[in-house]
Amino acid sequence: MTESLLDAPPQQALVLEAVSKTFPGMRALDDVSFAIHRGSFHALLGGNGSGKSTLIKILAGVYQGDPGGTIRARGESVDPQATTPAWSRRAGIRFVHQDLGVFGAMSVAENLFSGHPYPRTRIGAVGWRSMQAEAARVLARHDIDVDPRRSMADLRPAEQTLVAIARCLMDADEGGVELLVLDEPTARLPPTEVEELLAALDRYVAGGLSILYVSHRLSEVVEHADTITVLRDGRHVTTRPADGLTRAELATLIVGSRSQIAAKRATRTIGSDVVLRVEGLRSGPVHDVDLTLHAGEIVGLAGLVGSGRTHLVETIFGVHRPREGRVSLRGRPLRPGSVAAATDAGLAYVPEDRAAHSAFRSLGLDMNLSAADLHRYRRGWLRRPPELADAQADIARFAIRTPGVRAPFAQLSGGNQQKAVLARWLRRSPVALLLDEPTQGVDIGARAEIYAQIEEAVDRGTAVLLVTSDLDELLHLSDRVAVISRGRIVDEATGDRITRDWVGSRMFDAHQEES
Ligand SMILES: Nc1ncnc2c1ncn2[C@@H]1O[C@H](COP(=O)(O)OP(=O)(O)OP(=O)(O)O)[C@@H](O)[C@H]1O
Repeated sequence: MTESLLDAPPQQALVLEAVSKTFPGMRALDDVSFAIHRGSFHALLGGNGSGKSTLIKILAGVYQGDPGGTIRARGESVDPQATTPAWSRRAGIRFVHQDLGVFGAMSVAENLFSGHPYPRTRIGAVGWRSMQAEAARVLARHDIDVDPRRSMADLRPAEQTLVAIARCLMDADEGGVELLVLDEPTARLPPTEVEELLAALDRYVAGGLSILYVSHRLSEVVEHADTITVLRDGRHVTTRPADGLTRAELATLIVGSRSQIAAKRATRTIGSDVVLRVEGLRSGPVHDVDLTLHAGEIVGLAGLVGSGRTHLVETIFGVHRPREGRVSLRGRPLRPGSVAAATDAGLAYVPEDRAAHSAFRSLGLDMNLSAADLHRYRRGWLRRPPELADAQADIARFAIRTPGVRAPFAQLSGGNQQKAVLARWLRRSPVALLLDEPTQGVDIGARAEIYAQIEEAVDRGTAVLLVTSDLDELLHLSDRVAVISRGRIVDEATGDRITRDWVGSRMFDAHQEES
């Protein structure tokens, strides 16, 4: 008989034993057991739909698990069916989600104190001075070099994340914090700020805090985690030291077959056929942008958050009407500010927050997959057999984990929703395709497939404009990279000139030079 994790000496911050969770038609967690040691940087990995968020939600008391297992934290054991937010706080578990839950319009000090009692003066008014002084002490203790009076919206993304973490850790009540759960904290950070956050996390761990770190970015995990747990289809695959594991080995553990890390795209000769031409575009924060995309070319658009990259892509697609300049597709100017005209001409756009902006949440997965080319599948409301067959092929190709081809879209995990919207657009062969963060939140297995599908579309002549914060992805896919800073294209490079250092320094230097 295997020894119970609960019999082990109590140097663990958290022990899970036989935790399960069943949704109608889907066992999201199946008998999962593992422990997180005190002072450990513990990564929780798994493909899309493998059960990571479900596990976190049970720990937060937002979901309850199936009856029968045990969760032990701070010496207190609870049945997974009985977790509550109050239990979670008592157990010293705190959460920082991707959406940080900070208030942009408020000061850093007010953000730190949100959820905590504001300091009061003797007559009971809010003690703003003592709040600022206390906030300054908290920031100094956490090595965060920002003025507590600054507005939260003015902070860099990594600084905002650090303030959100400091706010969680301010809880001296109820015995302090034992375990900090971070859900893909670097997914929305520009590459130049990722290391800054990870270094801060390393310092917390060295100070004795335990971190449970959910990420699809394997290089971060290999470099920073000391222990990894892998879930696959709701089941526990392994918990082991991260030391010595390579990205390829991790990918194999996650996917369950040979590593699927795609090889760098071969340098290709691009034709001279201009497909998309942007001339003198001015719109919102975007100034005087000239850009051309050739048939069969992938142009990466690299820029910091706030550089205007998303606004530029949206203006090209007709979401915003430009003040000046024009966009032409295959030599024909597009009607300014018209998404319908852009779509009719053969332009496609997959936005960053696609699950929110381009999905039909209450409709089935099959209908979401065919929404871009319904005319091929429908006569009125009559379905044609290929619709379901094509949906099934996409589900297999992108490994979309779903209880069925018609399951409501809203019930898919975040990464599976993203795969579905992307699969929908890749089914068509648009003249030009604008992609904003195409693989954010997508697992390593599907990523290789998505790259292969993008490359297939490009080989058929589609031109792609790719916005991505993931440097590996930018380097992997781009034939040419244009750097955007403060709404202007400041540099471009092709071939061997596109290196990690070049992209990082151009993005950052251009920003600094103009400050
Ligand atoms: N409210 C729900 N109703 C029905 N099924 C659900 C619900 N929430 C999650 N599921 C299913 O449970 C499984 C696990 O989902 P979960 O969100 O935990 O995955 P994940 O590992 O966090 O994935 P991702 O990396 O995509 O965020 C998925 O197949 C999902 O479809």
